[in-house]
Amino acid sequence: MALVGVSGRRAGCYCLRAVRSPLQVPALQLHISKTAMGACQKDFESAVNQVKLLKKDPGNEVKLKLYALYKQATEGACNTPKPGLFDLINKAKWDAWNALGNLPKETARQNYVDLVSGLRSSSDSSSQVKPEADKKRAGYDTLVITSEDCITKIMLNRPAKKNALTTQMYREIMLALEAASKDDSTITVFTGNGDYYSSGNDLTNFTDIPPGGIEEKAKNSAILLRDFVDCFIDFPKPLVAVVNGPAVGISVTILGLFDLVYASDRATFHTPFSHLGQTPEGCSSYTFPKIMGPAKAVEMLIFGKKLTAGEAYAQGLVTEVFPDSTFQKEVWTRLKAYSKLPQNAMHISKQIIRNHEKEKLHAINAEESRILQERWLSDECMNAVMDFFSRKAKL
Ligand SMILES: CCCCCC/C=C/C(=O)SCCNC(=O)CCNC(=O)[C@H](O)C(C)(C)COP(=O)(O)OP(=O)(O)OC[C@H]1O[C@@H](n2cnc3c(N)ncnc32)[C@H](O)[C@@H]1OP(=O)(O)O
Repeated sequence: MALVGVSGRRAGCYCLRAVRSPLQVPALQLHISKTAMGACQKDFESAVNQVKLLKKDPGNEVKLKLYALYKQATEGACNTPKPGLFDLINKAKWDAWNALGNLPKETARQNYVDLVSGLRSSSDSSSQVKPEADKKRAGYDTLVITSEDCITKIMLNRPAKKNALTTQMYREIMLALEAASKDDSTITVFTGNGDYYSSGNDLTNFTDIPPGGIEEKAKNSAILLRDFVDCFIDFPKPLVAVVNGPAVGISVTILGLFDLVYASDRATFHTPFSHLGQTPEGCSSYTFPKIMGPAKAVEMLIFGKKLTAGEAYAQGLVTEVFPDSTFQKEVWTRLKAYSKLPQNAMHISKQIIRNHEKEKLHAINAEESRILQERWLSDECMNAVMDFFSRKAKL
């Protein structure tokens, strides 16, 4: 299920949102009120508050259960008309509530309390990297940033969502790059927490529509995209991608702006832009043909051919592939050695290499972002995003 509660955490709490269609979203949020009455009211109210504090997104299936039990506990049996067939989110919520039939309010309250209690224990033992455990740098919610051995590591940290990039994440990455460009490190490394490197743009970015409507959303997204990619074009230090697992969309295209790309043999590289009604970004319309030749670039960028790590290496997108079993050890040993090389020499060399093309890259980035702004308003794109969420909803 991916259609309910797609926004995850906001201001420390999970919001259950109803989404009608991509880029046409009534920002309906179901605020949990404290109206429940009954024998275990205190426990219920406490559970309602605990949901807001969960560290890990419990996933849409659980959020639907929570929603249904909450409605049953506070209002009793489902009493609203069934939403239309294409109102997927509200229909999923209605179905979940309706499925509870005549379950007594007290039982619903108790079930809600039990469900939250289970979530709290699993959240406590979550695989999400704990700030203290990794000396997480303060100020970032979606990244874990550490500096050791003259290496600043920026780790995407939404493993439950395959490190899909939210707008908040794009902004945090820009801040992290700005900070890394000025810190004492010699090398900056990107990687992902969990089994994915990144599943690319979070498709729910298309569902949060500002008062100015979808045009304003597309315009703002294009500005964000351009600023984001500009940070990679201008980054002054050697930039290394440690691709720990599959990579999709913008997490692949941006690799053309990295200086080294190390991949686990589990990694894959997929840019399904046409399938999504979209077009290439991250300067890949220029870097990919240059790196792998026009024919291979077309296979990836137009026809969405997914490459294995070995294929990506053969085509020059990846610098070296390592067996997954020894990936972390081998890569970090290598990077630690590199990080001890003279800092200024490395940085000046990077500038010489990049400066030839900087202006061109900025122009390409601006053009790609402008074209995407139009694409995001197209039926092809809207339908593709809808399809993704509909498929998830049917699972
Ligand atoms: C400012 C805007 C800039 C935009 C720049 C333009 C960028 C373009 C791109 O990056 S295009 C590429 C977009 N990405 C995708 O199309 C990938 C979509 N995801 C998938 O196809 C699959 O999720 C998968 C193949 C990555 C993984 O499949 P699977 O192993 O079956 O896992 P799940 O699908 O169950 O995923 C777990 C969980 O994560 C959610 N999720 C994964 N990827 C995304 C995503 N890109 N956007 C939103 N949500 C994502 C998925 O819905 C599941 O959530 P749930 O547990 O159901 O709540």
